[in-house]
Amino acid sequence: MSLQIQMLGTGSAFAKTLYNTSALVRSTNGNVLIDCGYSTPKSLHEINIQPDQIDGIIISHIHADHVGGLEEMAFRLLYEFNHKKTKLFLTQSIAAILWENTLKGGMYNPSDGFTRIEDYFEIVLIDEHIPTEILPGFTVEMITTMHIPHKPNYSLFINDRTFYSADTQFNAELLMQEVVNKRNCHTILHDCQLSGYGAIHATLEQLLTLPHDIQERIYLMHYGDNMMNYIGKTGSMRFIQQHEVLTLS
Ligand SMILES: O=c1ccn([C@@H]2O[C@@H]3COP(=O)(O)O[C@H]3[C@H]2O)c(=O)[nH]1
Ligand SMILES: [Zn+2]
Ligand SMILES: [Zn+2]
Repeated sequence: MSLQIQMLGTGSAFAKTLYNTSALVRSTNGNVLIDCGYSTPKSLHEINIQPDQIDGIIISHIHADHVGGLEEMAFRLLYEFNHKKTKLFLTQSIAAILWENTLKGGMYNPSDGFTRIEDYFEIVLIDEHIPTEILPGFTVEMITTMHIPHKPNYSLFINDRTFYSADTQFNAELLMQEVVNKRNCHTILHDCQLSGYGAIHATLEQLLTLPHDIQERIYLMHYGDNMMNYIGKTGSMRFIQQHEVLTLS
């Protein structure tokens, strides 16, 4: 079975010409989103995918550029698609905060009986660090990574051979030991802050310190509007672009 990942956006949180970094995993067994930022529903619309064609959504962390499109997805599934509930794949740590800290403000509607996240989505809890089948032929392992101290945050292994960083600080040991030496991932999608001090994201400068054979596996995502100024300056790493498709297996 062929598994494809299509980028719905590749921009940083504050990019104005790029959509939020999120991805659509496509297979004959279904379509699953990795993150759903505030511009993700528009990107799906541009490739003619309707909300009811999304079988599930995996959430890496609760910044708005990764979850800000969930309210639209939920409301459209409710009001335009006959209350179809899509699956929301969450770790316990994300489930504990996503409704109370993010979604409840816009979606709490007691007079119509919508008071819990389960009233909108089918919640599927997944364990950290345990490979979990999301769809037949599509397995995800969510590993804890450091983004904002003291806030839950995850990167993903897809079928053990693709690493999707979502948002994370640079971690050379993880990339060299776990991602490449141990699992021999052929594809690495990594966030990349092009300029400025990289307190919470991997910077281009940091990623350029990786050995050439690791850089060759890396596609850069979550970059700023000034990406064009960096073409040819990313070592052996490539920028992935919106709606580009990679075949993973
Ligand atoms: O401690 C913090 C918290 C946030 N921020 C900024 O807000 C953005 C939120 O989304 P993001 O995680 O894609 O990127 C973040 C940064 O651009 C930051 O620089 N330092
Ligand atoms: Zn982000
Ligand atoms: Zn973030």
